[in-house]
Amino acid sequence: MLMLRVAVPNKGSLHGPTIQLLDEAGYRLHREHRALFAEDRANNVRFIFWRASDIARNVGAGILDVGITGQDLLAGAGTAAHTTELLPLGFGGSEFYFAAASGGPIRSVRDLDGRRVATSFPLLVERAAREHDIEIRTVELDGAVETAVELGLADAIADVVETGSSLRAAGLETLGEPIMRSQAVLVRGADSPLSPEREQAVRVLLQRLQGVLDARSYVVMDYNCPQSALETATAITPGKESPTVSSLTEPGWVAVRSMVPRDDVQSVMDRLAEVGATEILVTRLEACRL
Ligand SMILES: Nc1ncnc2c1ncn2[C@@H]1O[C@H](COP(=O)(O)OP(=O)(O)OP(=O)(O)O)[C@@H](O)[C@H]1O
Ligand SMILES: O=P(O)(O)OC[C@H]1O[C@H](OP(=O)(O)OP(=O)(O)O)[C@H](O)[C@@H]1O
Ligand SMILES: [Mg+2]
Repeated sequence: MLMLRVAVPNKGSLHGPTIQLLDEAGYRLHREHRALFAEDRANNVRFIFWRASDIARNVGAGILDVGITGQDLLAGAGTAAHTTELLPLGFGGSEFYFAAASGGPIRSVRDLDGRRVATSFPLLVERAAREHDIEIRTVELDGAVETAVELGLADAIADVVETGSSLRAAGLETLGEPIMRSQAVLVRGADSPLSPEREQAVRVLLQRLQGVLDARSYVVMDYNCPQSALETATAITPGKESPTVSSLTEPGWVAVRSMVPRDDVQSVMDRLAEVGATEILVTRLEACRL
């Protein structure tokens, strides 16, 4: 049976979180030192270790069945029309900005008109320039783009900003709004049909990854509450679908179990306590399928 070909970033910011995600989703990608391939026979998947940028460029051509890459790399590769984003993965988050010397003559995106802009993503930057109705000349660098201004190679840059520390270290500041916001995504080619077996393997992969993401972003909350407060309490914890309500031996009281977004846990407990809920327990999810 033909294995599903899944491309995984072999280095860079997306490598570690991708391996972690696939591991939590039950895939076994024991990678020998710098191996190019790994097989998970139990799950009928063959992993290919590739550069995230090469995954973005090639997944649309049907060379790979699915891959994990960055939305900015897809936009930069100009392959969006041939690629379907199956699932945003919640890591590898970044913004992409124009930036120029702090306190220098370039103070806005308009001031970039007629200037040289260093970037690793010329397509993305040229598109942004058209949208702003300015003309720029891109200077392509594969990395360390922030150095280009000090070196006189360009008048400004356009690059990935995560914490902003690279920009600050180079004496640069962002101009205007982000050109784009990005995170890691699971993608497949839009034009290449897969065999029924591979289609099935894609469905399983997608469901498992979704399950891991849900387990990361929800907790289970249990509490007791007076029957009279049930309606108010379940409005506070509506759950992903609907909360489970069970009876208690204590007359006039019920037990409620519901999924709650992890980020809201403390404020939800405050509000439940206010309406009379007691014994509020929060449990982390190891895995789930919602
Ligand atoms: N601090 C960061 N630096 C670079 N990319 C980041 C960062 N945070 C998130 N990302 C995202 O990771 C992807 C970059 O992948 P890439 O394979 O180019 O890795 P990299 O971290 O830049 O490593 P390298 O430059 O060594 O190849 C992009 O989608 C980008 O938005
Ligand atoms: O806002 P920050 O947290 O500083 O992160 C952004 C920086 O990280 C990336 O560089 P990377 O480490 O990939 O090196 P590179 O420039 O050689 O690609 C990116 O290109 C920025 O330079
Ligand atoms: Mg980089």
